[in-house]
Amino acid sequence: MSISLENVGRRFNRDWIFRNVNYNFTSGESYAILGSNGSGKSTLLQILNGSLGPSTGKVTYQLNDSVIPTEAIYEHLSLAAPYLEVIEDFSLTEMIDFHFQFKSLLPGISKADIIALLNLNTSPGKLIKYFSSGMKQRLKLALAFCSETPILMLDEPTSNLDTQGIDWYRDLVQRFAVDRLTIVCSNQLHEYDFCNHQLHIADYKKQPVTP
Ligand SMILES: Nc1ncnc2c1ncn2[C@@H]1O[C@H](COP(=O)(O)OP(=O)(O)OP(=O)(O)O)[C@@H](O)[C@H]1O
Repeated sequence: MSISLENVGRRFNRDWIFRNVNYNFTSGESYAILGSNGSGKSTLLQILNGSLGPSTGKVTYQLNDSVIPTEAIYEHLSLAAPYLEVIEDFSLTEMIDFHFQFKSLLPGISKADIIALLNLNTSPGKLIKYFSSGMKQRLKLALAFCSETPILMLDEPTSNLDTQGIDWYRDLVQRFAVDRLTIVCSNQLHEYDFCNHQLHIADYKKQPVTP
């Protein structure tokens, strides 16, 4: 699996968030997209996952020598992000059943394993609306990590997690991120220190020199 960006830029109204991004993301590698608040990390991730188009340039997805159209890339990726909602009126089991209507479970993982991973064996019928913000975040992460997709995208993965939750996230990375194309948007080292590539948004903010 690979994602190639050619001269990608994005602006909102007159403001360029980034421009001239030329970058290749490939399977088995992990990438940290880094930058301060408001620098454009989530915007770039949304372009990479096909939910937002670039203002300039081209994004190409390739899987085993075939090109995947942008509108079909969601089938090949899992995303956990603060702006991705869980369905509050569902119970935990309903949410898991719903999610896995669209994605396959990782081989060797069952829905019961996900409940166990969340340490919620005693309350599978608990409604999501009664989950704490940290539990909701753990649920989003568990669903993303345990879906069988070649691409894993994580935007601010430890938001709302306490120290134990951060350790739990790091354990998920060790167990389930190997061999995938993993992309993490972050400005906290503990979220991305396992990544072997770093993309700094600031490098793509420089304006062309005008005479
Ligand atoms: N739909 C939109 N319309 C106008 N401006 C937008 C839109 N989406 C994002 N922006 C602006 O683009 C810039 C980059 O936002 P983005 O959310 O990508 O940053 P970020 O690096 O992910 O920030 P944070 O670390 O705070 O999550 C911000 O100035 C934001 O206000």
